[in-house]
Amino acid sequence: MTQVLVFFDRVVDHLTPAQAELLTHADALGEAVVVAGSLPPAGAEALAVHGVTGVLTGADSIYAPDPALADLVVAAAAELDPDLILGPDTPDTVDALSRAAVALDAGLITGANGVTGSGSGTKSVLAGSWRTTAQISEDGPLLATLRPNTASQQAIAAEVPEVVALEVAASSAVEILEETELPPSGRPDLTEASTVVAFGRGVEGDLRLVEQLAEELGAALGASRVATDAGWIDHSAQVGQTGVTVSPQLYISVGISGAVHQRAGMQTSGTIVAINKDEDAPVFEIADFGVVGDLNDVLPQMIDELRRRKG
Ligand SMILES: Cc1cc2nc3c(=O)[nH]c(=O)nc-3n(C[C@H](O)[C@H](O)[C@H](O)COP(=O)(O)OP(=O)(O)OC[C@H]3O[C@@H](n4cnc5c(N)ncnc54)[C@H](O)[C@@H]3O)c2cc1C
Repeated sequence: MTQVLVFFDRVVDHLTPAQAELLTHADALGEAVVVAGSLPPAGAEALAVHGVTGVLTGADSIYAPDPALADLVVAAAAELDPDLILGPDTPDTVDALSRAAVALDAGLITGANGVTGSGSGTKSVLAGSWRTTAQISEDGPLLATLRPNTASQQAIAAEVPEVVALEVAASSAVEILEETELPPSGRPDLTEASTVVAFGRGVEGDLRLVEQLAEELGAALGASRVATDAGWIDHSAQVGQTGVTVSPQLYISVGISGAVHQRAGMQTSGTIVAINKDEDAPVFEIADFGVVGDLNDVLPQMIDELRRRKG
């Protein structure tokens, strides 16, 4: 059976959607052991998921970006000799698994869409226009970070796994001085959301309709660079070549022309719906459904219909 090591830099008292997805991938591939940089007592209960047979931590909590996280992964790999080492596609995890891959002399695929137990991974490249499959050529595990929304979350409840501490300590290179929990936005994280409502110059700075639509759909809000540069929303919401890459099941593009730099960050989305008053807007070339019309006419009708269906 394929042995999968799943790395999470931090586990809290519940699984994030990306963590639940990874455990679903791992469960489909074989048996999983989670290696966690930090794990509160309730964390082991959060990991009581079918397919998870154990949890490894360090001698104390190790927080990103401490390079000791890579040491932890290496120590866990020495214990288990896994076929695969998987993690979510976040900068901290890419950092830790890159260091671990060097130490293990093993292959790493970042931003993968899927992996197999025989050491190959698939990945979209060149702004989503090609899908590649890579196979590791060396002995040793395949390390891969997996993008969100590549599997449906089916974390099935199971017994609380045993937690074993390895003799890996936090390094003195990083000291956490203070932690501030950001207030919950009430919306899903943009990179993990299954539905994204993204807006561009067409909204002319008035976000009321896109916010209402996102609210009705439980969607995250994204934006074009024009919208973030104008200060209508934080730069972290920028989708595209120089922003974040998203791949939700549903991407609704509102008043965005669909320039190549914007498309680079969203064209692998499952279903793309575009609303634009210009029928020649490039976004319609990649849209599954297009509405040619003024967003100020179209969005109120969508919002009304969603509310009507919800009763
Ligand atoms: C190196 C580089 C990197 C870049 N990186 C990014 C990036 O990461 N992300 C990104 O988004 N851009 C990026 N850009 C910018 C990108 O090229 C475009 O300029 C930008 O995406 C355009 O934003 P927009 O579609 O909101 O605006 P516009 O191109 O001005 O389009 C606005 C659209 O709204 C429509 N519209 C207007 N009013 C309405 C209405 N009432 N109802 C319906 N539709 C309406 C118009 O028909 C038009 O199609 C980058 C550019 C460069 C050079």
